[in-house]
Amino acid sequence: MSGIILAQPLTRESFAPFGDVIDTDGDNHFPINAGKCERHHALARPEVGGDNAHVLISIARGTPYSFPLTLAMVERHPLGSQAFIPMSPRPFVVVVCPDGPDGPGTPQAFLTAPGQGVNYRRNVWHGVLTPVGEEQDFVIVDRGGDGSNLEEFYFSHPYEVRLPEGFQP
Ligand SMILES: NC(=O)N[C@@H](O)C(=O)O
Ligand code: NI
Repeated sequence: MSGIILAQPLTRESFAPFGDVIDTDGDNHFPINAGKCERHHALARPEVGGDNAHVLISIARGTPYSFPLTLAMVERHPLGSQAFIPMSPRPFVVVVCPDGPDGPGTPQAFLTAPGQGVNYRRNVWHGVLTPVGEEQDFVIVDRGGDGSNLEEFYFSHPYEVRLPEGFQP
């Protein structure tokens, strides 16, 4: 094992180098529809590049992972961003890595608050969608178009990702 990674609470500040947190705690919100609705505006900006690039909206039905999690691989999407927005108010685990000279650097793991989503900025190393405890549906907003939009990196020694002490999935 390359080491133990303890999942930390997800915050805008801690996640800022990797992308955006999608929740209703941001400052940029205002009433619409004659006050019947509050718009939490521009939480993230989807990025798409390459030939015939366009934004896609999909739904992923994710199967939960067991913890401690063996993190053997991270991936990135060189042609576009990728957002995961949970359709039920349950936390999930987000893993990201800074880029390094020979591939991804040391992973960082976050446990979202119930209902929080994330947007991985274009070309940011991340673990695959990782639900916790039970099956969960997510809206995915990412890039469609020509070319390969997936790069995977396998660690020579997997990491072990642990949930916070006392967290009940
Ligand atoms: N491929 C896909 O839609 N999902 C992955 O990119 C992922 O980050 O889980
Ligand atoms: Ni991805």
